[in-house]
Amino acid sequence: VDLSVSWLGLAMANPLYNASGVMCRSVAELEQVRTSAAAAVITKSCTPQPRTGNPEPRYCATALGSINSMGLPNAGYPYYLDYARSYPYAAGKPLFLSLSGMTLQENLDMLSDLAAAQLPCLPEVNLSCPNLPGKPQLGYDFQACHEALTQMARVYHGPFGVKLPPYFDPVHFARMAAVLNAFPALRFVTCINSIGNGLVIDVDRESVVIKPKDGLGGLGGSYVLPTALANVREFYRLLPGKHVVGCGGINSGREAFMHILAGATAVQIGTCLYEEGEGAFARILDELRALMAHKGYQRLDDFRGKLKTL
Ligand SMILES: C=Cc1c(C(=O)O)[nH]c(=O)[nH]c1=O
Repeated sequence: VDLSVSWLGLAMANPLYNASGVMCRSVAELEQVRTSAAAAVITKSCTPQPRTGNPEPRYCATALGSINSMGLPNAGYPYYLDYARSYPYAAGKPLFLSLSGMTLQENLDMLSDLAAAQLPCLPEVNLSCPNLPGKPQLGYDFQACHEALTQMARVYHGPFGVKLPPYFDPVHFARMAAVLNAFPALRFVTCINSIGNGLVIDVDRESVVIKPKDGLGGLGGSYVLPTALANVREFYRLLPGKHVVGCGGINSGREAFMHILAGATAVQIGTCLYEEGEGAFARILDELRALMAHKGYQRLDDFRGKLKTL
């Protein structure tokens, strides 16, 4: 069984890497991912300046997934650019840089600086952080997205991608696809970011479980799997020539298989990685390999995007 993926001029030994935000804020964490069975690495979404983020508790896991309102804590763009400068690209694991400026100008500043650095890493621009009080998710404002992408494409001419929020309406899928298809340099979309502003309640304490936003936070894990799969499949259909990276609810080889069947080129692990640690990558790969062998698939292309309808 061959789990390899080749896309964007990159060669990955397998389709798995971390979701931005998990095990990727410090160099120590990034190195944990890079030296694991993961085939790529992505950094925590960054802003030009370091941020401490929201007050704790700001993450909580349940039997069904997770809720978080981290508030974009990160070491600042220069820190991750520095990591990207010394990253061992020759070892064959691509590096993605997640950018999440608080304003369009911040994204433009980081992108133009990254362009000037001429590094092999690829930007994933976050259009979907749900946890910045007072800031709506850019990904839900189609006009603003078009304007932002127009300006980003002016300052950054290389291949790039965007991290999308989940959409829940066919008209929204179509509207966002129309925006994204206007940008040839936009080579991939990562679906999905957490489902924004859920509320987890602890019955014993009769309380919310995270402090920010009176308990509202982005949902991840099993809670979001069907929504993640829908977004992967819809954008796989609607964005010809672009890649979809699947993210959301992958706990085993089965969910990784589902995401690839729905059309994902590669898949990111978030909540499961946070809860289990980097051993999750090898476990999920073993499970995916066994599932493929059982089904008689030699490589990912044998089933990628071949979800049957009734
Ligand atoms: C970049 C901020 C994000 C955060 C955060 O730092 O609160 N949490 C998410 O689930 N998704 C995000 O995109």
